[in-house]
Amino acid sequence: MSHDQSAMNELHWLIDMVQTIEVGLVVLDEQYRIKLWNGFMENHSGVSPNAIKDKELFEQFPDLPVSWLKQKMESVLMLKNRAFISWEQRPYVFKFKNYRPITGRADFMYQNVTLLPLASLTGKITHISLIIYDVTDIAINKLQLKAANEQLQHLSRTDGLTQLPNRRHWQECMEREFDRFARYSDIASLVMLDIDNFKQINDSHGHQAGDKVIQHIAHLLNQSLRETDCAGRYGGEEFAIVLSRTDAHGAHHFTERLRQNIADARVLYKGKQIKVTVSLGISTLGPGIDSSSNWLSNADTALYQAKQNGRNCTVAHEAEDKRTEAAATEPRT
Ligand SMILES: Nc1nc2c(ncn2[C@@H]2O[C@H](COP(=O)(O)OP(=O)(O)OP(=O)(O)O)[C@@H](O)[C@H]2O)c(=O)[nH]1
Repeated sequence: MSHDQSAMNELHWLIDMVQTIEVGLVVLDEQYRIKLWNGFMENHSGVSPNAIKDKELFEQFPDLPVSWLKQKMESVLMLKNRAFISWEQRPYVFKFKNYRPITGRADFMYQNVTLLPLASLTGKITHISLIIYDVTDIAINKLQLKAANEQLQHLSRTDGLTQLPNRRHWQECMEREFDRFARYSDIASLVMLDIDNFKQINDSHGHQAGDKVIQHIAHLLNQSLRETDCAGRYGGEEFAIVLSRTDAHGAHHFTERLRQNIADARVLYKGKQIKVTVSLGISTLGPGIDSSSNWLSNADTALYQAKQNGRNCTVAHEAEDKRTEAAATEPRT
């Protein structure tokens, strides 16, 4: 075989490979006119190389991110450097349907794209090549893993019965709030809430009714929070709330409104109406409080005092130099 024939064969093979390879290949000139459009691009766009040759890319695909892509291509042409577009940066450049059986759930083909400067025989950069890789399988696996991790993280921080933050997560919020106080003197109040005579509710109506009561309180509590507040289920029938930027007066206003809402509502269970009340203890950050555990135990002491005072009331823990005062606010039932 002559040298010329051999070279012709190689060229033929190369053209064959370019046409059949499972990667998109596009060559554009400096005016973004399409000079090469391989089989992959034809199969996924439905446009044949003959139909698209010499046409301007952005006129043929008006959905392309014109200015963003032009900027990328201009820098490739000018700097004579390759550029890379990852699916994580932009899920796709060409919106192609996804036909893969395994990742059939993806609506479109995720793509990685390499932009390559092409030199003419004189060495001048005159064209640019786009290499499009179908990375749908990788992208979907990664996205599924990410979603599963987020779900796991959510589960590990959430109480299953109430969907409120669990004790550990709430405690992290509380400690962050205490740090803000220690560093910037940002005021905040901590509220401990406990359902009154809950054992009796369980004993008279059953454990499932008890669960429903807990969910009901969590719902009312959630409704009364501001976005910056953080409420969590602290234990069985006990809830804890951090009220950011809230002084003792504001915290008292919050607990009394919540307490009243709870006392006024009824929990419906199997045709019966269950009446529930709660007791609340408040501790507001101030000079006497030197640790988050101190803050928490002050609220706990106030809650204990509220129970002692007959339940269905709020008690605010007073500063060190004053005695813990039972600030009962409402007649008990
Ligand atoms: N249904 C239900 N009951 C729970 C749950 N967690 C704790 N309990 C019950 O809550 C009850 C709490 O009772 P106690 O600690 O005696 O308090 P209490 O009856 O609410 O009385 P006071 O707090 O003094 O008003 C216990 O019977 C626990 O079994 C839960 O998730 N669901």
